[in-house]
Amino acid sequence: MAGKYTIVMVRHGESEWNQKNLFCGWFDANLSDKGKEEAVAAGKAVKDAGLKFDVAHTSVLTRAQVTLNSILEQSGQTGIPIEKTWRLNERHYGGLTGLNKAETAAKYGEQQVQIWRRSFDVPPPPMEPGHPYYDIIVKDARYANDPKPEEFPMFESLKLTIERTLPYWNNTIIPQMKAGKRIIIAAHGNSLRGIVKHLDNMTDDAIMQLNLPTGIPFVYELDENFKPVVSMKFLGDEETVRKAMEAVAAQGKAK
Ligand SMILES: O=C(O)[C@H](O)COP(=O)(O)O
Repeated sequence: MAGKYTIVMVRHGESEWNQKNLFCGWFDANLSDKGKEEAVAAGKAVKDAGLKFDVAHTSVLTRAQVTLNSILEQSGQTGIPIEKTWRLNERHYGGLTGLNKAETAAKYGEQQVQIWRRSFDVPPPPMEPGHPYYDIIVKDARYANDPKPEEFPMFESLKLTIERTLPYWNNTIIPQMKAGKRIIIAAHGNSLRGIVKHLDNMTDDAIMQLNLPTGIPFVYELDENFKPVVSMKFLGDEETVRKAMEAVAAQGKAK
């Protein structure tokens, strides 16, 4: 390996809300059948690459946890500890949660949806107490103790997402890598975009172009200062990855 440290990251397989093209965020959608197949394929790719882990990190959302479990099962590593944190959750899509992305693009324009989906510091509208998914998210028992009430988001831009993900990266992931732990992170399109932006020092404009595919693991190799010597090396052929990224980008097109 070229770097001192190797870390594997993967966006969850396609969710049922991805399949319906709905803004999902903190809603706890399950994997679609296709997403479950993607998760199995991801595990086989990890196994074929000979990637071994000492600890796994994931969000508190089912779609990421089920993806991780499949990967660990397929690669014969089900015994490793799994740490779960809201700080790896998908960004909170606020008042857009549950809306169809194509219909939203038809109503507000594709450019506005692209800004809501991919800009660095423009947040979606907030989720108000009367929102159809407010109670199921805010009153979810998994959030009983964390985040603190003052930290609980009602909307997140990518900037706000990074601000709650990076402390976990710096205070939990980095120390474990320093201790020699081999790590996999199974998370979400935007919480991972935040980590990637940080690692590759991407500009606010550049990050707007990045769409992460579902269910295809990628590898970072980092030097002794945790700077990438290998960035986002996907465990999949280039054409498949390119098409998958384009499909994610196209979710925001009006129909
Ligand atoms: O939360 C969601 O809707 C998806 O998981 C990510 O959506 P995006 O690709 O539109 O940011």
